[in-house]
Amino acid sequence: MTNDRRVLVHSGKPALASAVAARFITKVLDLLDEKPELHIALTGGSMGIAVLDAIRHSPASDTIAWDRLHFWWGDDRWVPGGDRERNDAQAWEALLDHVPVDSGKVHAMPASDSGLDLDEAADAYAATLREFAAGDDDHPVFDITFLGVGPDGHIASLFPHRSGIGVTDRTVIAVRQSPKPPPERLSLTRPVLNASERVWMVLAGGDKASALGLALAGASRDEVPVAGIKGRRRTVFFVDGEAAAEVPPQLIAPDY
Ligand SMILES: O=C1O[C@H](COP(=O)(O)O)[C@@H](O)[C@H](O)[C@H]1O
Repeated sequence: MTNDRRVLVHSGKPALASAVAARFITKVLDLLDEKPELHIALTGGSMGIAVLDAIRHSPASDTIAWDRLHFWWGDDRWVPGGDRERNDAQAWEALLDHVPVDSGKVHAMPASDSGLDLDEAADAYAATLREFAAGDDDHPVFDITFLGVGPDGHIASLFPHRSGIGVTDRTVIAVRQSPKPPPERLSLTRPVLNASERVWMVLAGGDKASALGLALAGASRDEVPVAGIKGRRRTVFFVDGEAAAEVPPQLIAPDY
């Protein structure tokens, strides 16, 4: 099995969300045959939440033993718990409230009303990751990591021309003065994301085409952070036709 980046194109956002949802359910069922528990990292963003909604509405979603899944977040916004801007709140609304998850296995990032300051919150999430560390790592190895991609090529809350994308000595960072509101955020770092078995990027729309094209053409991770992300086994870009507009045709994979 190779770990080349793959680009899978689906026509339109609803078809894209349904296809990723179906693939997620199939992959989770396969993996649960092999392992007692899985670690899944979730993302915010338009397509990330659309995929969760599509999983919820799939008739096959009740074949999953949801209580064997741990959920984590690649990033979250530093606003009060339950605020609709929070990635975790959107995920609860789209999926987690509707399936029998074990709430003890849902590991949300601390919120701004947690009593912690932003740096303490980053340390606290790093400590939670450490509790579930695999092998020599200081974090779990995610079986599937979902990531959205911003029009500027940001993933999680790692933005272009900011120091966060280069951090390798921490698992979680506090982000201040984010170019995308809200300005304060928490984000996993690249080494944690790149330790994932599978990274599934989900993106749609013409405003993402340039970032995707640049990332696949070899742009630097400083310029286009998504260029620096690669899973251990698989790195798949699930995109719609508009987002794929600047992808060289030879990089568009037949479905597998
Ligand atoms: O702020 C964020 O944005 C990105 C991408 O969002 P999108 O709406 O342009 O798809 C998302 O991946 C990230 O988790 C989120 O915090």
